[in-house]
Amino acid sequence: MPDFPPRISDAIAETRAEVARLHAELVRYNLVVWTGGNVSGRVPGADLFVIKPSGVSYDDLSPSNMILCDLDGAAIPGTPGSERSPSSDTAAHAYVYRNMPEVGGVVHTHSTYGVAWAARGEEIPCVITAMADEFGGPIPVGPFAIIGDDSIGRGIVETLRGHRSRGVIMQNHGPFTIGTNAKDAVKAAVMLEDVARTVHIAREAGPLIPIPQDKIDALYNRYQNLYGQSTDDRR
Ligand SMILES: O=C(CO)[C@@H](O)[C@@H](O)COP(=O)(O)O
Repeated sequence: MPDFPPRISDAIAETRAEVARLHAELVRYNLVVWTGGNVSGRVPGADLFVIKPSGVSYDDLSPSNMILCDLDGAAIPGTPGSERSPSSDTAAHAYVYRNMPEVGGVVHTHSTYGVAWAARGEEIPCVITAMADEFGGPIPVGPFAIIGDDSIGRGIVETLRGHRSRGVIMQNHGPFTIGTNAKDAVKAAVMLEDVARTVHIAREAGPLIPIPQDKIDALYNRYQNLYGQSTDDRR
């Protein structure tokens, strides 16, 4: 077991607990089935992150079986949970953390409407104020990428770097979201599926009405800086 300084040990423990808890939110909001999807959280103050073990039932996830990884995606030997394999998307999460230092959390889901947009390789247009609020514009599509190397992570970073959206729909695969922390990334995943469903249904019924860019900007700035309580986390 590595001998981390107390400050880092405490941060690891808090991140383990938060990431384990947040996986239940994916189930609560119907964003995953069986063992699909995954949540990770960067450990504040360390080049480390925590992610779920691969293929383990959400019912069995706990802080102690989360896996502590370095930013190359390697499990830290001798740490709780390291006897199992980390998520099959660990390389993608690690790539995001290495290349987007402002990101504190990454989420992947197979949420139904988000994956339906992925199957069409279509960007979700910004036609409802909820999208302007949360994503500041359309939700972009990332390239088709096969799991197993940095391809998915590179596609996420190349699509989202410099983009307001905290979500990307990876073609033929599904949503990945980022956030200032794991909870922020989970919120983005929840809101992505909500707007994916609404816009899909709206488009089935008739033509969509775009929101003018200046109104999108105004909505985004209000929501990001004024919505909720003054003590709320702000990006
Ligand atoms: O979508 C993929 C891989 O990209 C799934 O295997 C993923 O949702 C769940 O995999 P893990 O259980 O995290 O290994």
